[in-house]
Amino acid sequence: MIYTVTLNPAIDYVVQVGNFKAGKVNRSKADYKEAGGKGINVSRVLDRFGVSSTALGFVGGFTGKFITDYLTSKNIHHQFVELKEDTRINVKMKSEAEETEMNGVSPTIEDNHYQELLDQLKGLSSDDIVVLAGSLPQSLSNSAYREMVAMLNEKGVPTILDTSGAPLTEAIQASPAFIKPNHHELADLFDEEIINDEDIISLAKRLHTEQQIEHVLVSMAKDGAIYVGSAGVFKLSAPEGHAVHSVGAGDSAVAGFIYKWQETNNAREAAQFAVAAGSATAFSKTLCTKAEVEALLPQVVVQKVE
Ligand SMILES: Nc1ncnc2c1ncn2[C@@H]1O[C@H](COP(=O)(O)OP(=O)(O)O)[C@@H](O)[C@H]1O
Ligand SMILES: O=P(O)(O)OC[C@H]1O[C@](O)(COP(=O)(O)O)[C@@H](O)[C@@H]1O
Repeated sequence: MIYTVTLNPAIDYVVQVGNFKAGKVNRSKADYKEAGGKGINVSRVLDRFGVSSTALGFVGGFTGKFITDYLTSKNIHHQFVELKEDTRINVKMKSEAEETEMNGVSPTIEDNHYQELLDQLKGLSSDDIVVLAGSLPQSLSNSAYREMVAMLNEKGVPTILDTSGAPLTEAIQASPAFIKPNHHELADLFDEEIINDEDIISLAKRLHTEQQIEHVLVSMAKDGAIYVGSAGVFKLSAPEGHAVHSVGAGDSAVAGFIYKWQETNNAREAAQFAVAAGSATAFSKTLCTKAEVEALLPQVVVQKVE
């Protein structure tokens, strides 16, 4: 079974404003709410690909109930630890020229909540896969993902990690099986400036060889992605298209990689499917469907760099 862990889920409140003016009363042209947070999005996309998963993590209050109701309505399994405080709301504002995001404050995770989640993970076996994705709530230590990856590695459970900042810096020390930083997150990780593809390849190679991370997929939004792993180094172009809503593009890329990797065990094909999935989400109003991904797949050009 694939388990996705979202320690910091959110209701994504997506607001479309014609021409946003700061300091004025703005009225939305359209708005809607979705169950968000990176692991939850991975579960949602896997579901659209016909793959079942179980969503884990923390939810609380009426906003948490919105998320569990949403997943239940889509028949996506979930076993969240219940908190006292409300799950956050993240505002995603789409104006004519740009997308602006305001991610909310996390509820408090108490020690017994955290322990309950660790106990769930302790029950997993090497037949399972765990996706650890998103930011950490402020009340958790930056080493939470590192601790989980180390514990799961001991049990032979592969871990897929998508996070940023200090939690990423910590967690790579424990060697997750797969990471998907975007190029900004990669630059932050090494505190280095990235100017060209060679810079990305050299940093991704360090993650692969020095930290023993099997698959490193560096996403670059409209510029596609670079993959580094035992199968080689690949540069993948993104299809041309009109990006209408890029929220969830990275999560779709993660789900795409897992889906194709499970099917083929082929890193090149998995990375190609990942890029097509990210772009399919960027080009649609919500998360991608499998048909949308397959339609874009031939447009993702894969070049073997090494
Ligand atoms: N504007 C865009 N045009 C085409 N593809 C895009 C665009 N934005 C994102 N994508 C696709 O989604 C993937 C992940 O996007 P990215 O923005 O790098 O991730 P994140 O959301 O994690 O920062 C990219 O590798 C690409 O395939
Ligand atoms: O946990 P974080 O880093 O605050 O991110 C949460 C946000 O990321 C998302 O999962 C989207 O992520 P991506 O655009 O990177 O795929 C939203 O659903 C959510 O609001």
